[in-house]
Amino acid sequence: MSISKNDTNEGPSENYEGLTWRQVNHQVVLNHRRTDVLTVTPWMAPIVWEGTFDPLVIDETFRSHNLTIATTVFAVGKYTHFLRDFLESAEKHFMVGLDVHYYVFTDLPGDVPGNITLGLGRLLSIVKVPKFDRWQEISLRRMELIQTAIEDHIYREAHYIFCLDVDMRFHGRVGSEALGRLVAAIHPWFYMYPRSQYPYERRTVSTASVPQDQGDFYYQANIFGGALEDVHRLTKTCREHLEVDKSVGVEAVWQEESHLNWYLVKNKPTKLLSPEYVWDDAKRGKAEEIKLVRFSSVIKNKAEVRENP
Ligand SMILES: CC(=O)N[C@H]1[C@@H](OP(=O)(O)OP(=O)(O)OC[C@H]2O[C@@H](n3ccc(=O)[nH]c3=O)[C@H](O)[C@@H]2O)O[C@H](CO)[C@H](O)[C@@H]1O
Ligand SMILES: [Mn+2]
Repeated sequence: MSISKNDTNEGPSENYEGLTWRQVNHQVVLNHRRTDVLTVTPWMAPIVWEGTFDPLVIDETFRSHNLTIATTVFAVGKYTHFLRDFLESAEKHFMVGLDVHYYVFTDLPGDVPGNITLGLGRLLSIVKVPKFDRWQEISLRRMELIQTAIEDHIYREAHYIFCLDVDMRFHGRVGSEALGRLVAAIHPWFYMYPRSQYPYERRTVSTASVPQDQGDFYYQANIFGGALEDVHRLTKTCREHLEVDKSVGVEAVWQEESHLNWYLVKNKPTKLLSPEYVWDDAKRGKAEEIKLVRFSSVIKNKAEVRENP
């Protein structure tokens, strides 16, 4: 059966190029799609951009599953200052309508703001962690601490997990469209560059080393997630590789982000988030393809908040 203009709410254009399926009133119709950006990888994983999904339909699909999304966020030392904006903006935009269990990993439980109103079905737990001396160590040890937290309790408490940086704010919807078995976000500073310029670890002495002729995208470690089993395997592998590197006195160029990228070269993510999901406030100038900034790094005074240069 061919689709005629009368079968749709909006009517397909004469030219079928640039059209995709969309559900309207429980009926799948043709609708305009994004043609200015890559929306599917060569291994058939979707890349989520504004305009590629219908929020109402996708929320309806997930709501009946009663899902809990574990959300890890580290606030060690002065990074506790970022928690209020992070959590308040998450309550407005992050997985709204789903159950969310925040795990705040901190050395300073008393500095976690206590008066943030959480929506129905949303919980916050504090996980006490040690403070390592260098910011690089604080950042990379997250792999180990997330791995052990999944094993200790999170696997019983949630269906999906997202691991987020704290020096970030939500500005727009990050919802059920981001759920998948293994999910990573394309780095906002590198998506326009050829692979040869991705800042992968290149030294072969590191277990994170990626050869020049490999790799698909450069992902930013500020947000990754997926099903508990998949994220557990990822964090465990990265932790093991970080330890091997340490034993030979090597630290990858971008710490755990380099190991994350190595892992995702070998284990392709099943869903990619566009740079809308990991923007950077420091990135100025017009980016036509970014229709909506959803989650973005705040500009921080590194000398003030970090333990070391
Ligand atoms: C632009 C840039 O330079 N990006 C790199 C930088 O990201 P970032 O500048 O985003 O790193 P960051 O300082 O935000 O550290 C990552 C996260 O670790 C936690 N944290 C860190 C330090 C601290 O004292 N307390 C604390 O809680 C906190 O959750 C923070 O969001 O470093 C990362 C470290 O792997 C990655 O390599 C990034 O690519
Ligand atoms: Mn950060």
